[in-house]
Amino acid sequence: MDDIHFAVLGTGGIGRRTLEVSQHKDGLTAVAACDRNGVALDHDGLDVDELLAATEGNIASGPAEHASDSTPAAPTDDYASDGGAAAVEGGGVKQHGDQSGIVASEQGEPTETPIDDIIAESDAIDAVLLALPNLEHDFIPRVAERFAEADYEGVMIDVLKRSRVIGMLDDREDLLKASGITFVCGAGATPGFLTGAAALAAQSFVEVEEVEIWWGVGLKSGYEDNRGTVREDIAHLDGYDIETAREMSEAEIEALIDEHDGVLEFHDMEHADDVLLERAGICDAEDVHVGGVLDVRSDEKPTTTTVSVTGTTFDGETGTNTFELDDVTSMEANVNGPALGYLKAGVRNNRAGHYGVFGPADLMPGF
Ligand SMILES: NC(=O)c1ccc[n+]([C@@H]2O[C@H](COP(=O)([O-])OP(=O)(O)OC[C@H]3O[C@@H](n4cnc5c(N)ncnc54)[C@H](O)[C@@H]3O)[C@@H](O)[C@H]2O)c1
Repeated sequence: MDDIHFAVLGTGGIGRRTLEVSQHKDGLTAVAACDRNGVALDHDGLDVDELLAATEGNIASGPAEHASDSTPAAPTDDYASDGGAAAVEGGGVKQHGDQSGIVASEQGEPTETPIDDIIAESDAIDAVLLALPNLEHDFIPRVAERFAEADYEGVMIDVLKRSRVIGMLDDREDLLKASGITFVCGAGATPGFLTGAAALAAQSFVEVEEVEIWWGVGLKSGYEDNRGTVREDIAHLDGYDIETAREMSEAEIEALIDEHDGVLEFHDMEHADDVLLERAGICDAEDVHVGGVLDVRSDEKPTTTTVSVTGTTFDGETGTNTFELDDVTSMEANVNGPALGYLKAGVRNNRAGHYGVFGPADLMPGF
């Protein structure tokens, strides 16, 4: 495949690693990146090492003051899209030095319209990876809409987690198709990698009864860089929801983590693996169960990540195919390797004229 020029929207815990992992993949050139305060653009290719060094421990992770006031206004607004301590100035996660995020890089320019700045250059961008927060669920669909309204022709891919967002993207499918966008949704680890694994594991069966996804993540050394993800996961705990998780202060999150001795266990999570497997015709969404264990005080996974698909074969046997990740593979490896792999699959489809919304299971053998 020809060289793919791609952009990363959001250079937090995930987006930074996307840039890093892309250097180990063939044919990928990062030409644009942004966070909430800045943008870096170079169509000949960004200096990824410099950008990573400048943003190490220095992510512009906090939202503009009062995220809850960030009413989705005009679709062109880059409104704050997650929760946590108000933190553009000085409160960014693990911020050292005067400037947080991309503007700390010599390639970064401050801007109030980072996403629009990238849209303005999108004619020369083959693929856009959205590593943006997702606590305001329509944020990513609305960003997709903005690219479509600017007649972007290319690939967009997100690593979002929540089931309900897939429908919001489907609602915009006509607009995306008309523009020539191939949108790959839910293409991180779960959903994403593990959804694809489930689709593959299902191929032995003619009828799938159940898909069980059970993940383990150890985040000690990556905790500071992944607070957005941890906050989003907290919304799945009993007694919490998206609103309460978004409003929590960093101190409240720390207290909650202390109460659980650093280990949070989740059951029946709203992860889009369910709708993505259903829309690929593999099983009913209600037969997909996602849970897992997150340990923010150890890098070792608290449990092994598995995907188990139970079904019946054409000749009447009932069995369970299980896909297992090695405990040494980190969350960042399992989100970004697959995300970039799906990005490449998206580009192949886009160049073949296949536009619209695709899930990870749609890019696997059919069922
Ligand atoms: N599917 C999976 O397996 C999986 C795993 C982990 C994380 N995720 C998802 O990845 C996403 C990113 O997580 P993270 O931990 O990197 O979050 P983060 O908070 O560390 O980073 C978010 C980045 O987005 C930027 N940003 C926020 N609002 C913006 C705006 N309006 N305009 C431009 N940039 C903006 C921030 O400055 C920051 O750089 C989340 O949606 C999370 O759910 C998915």
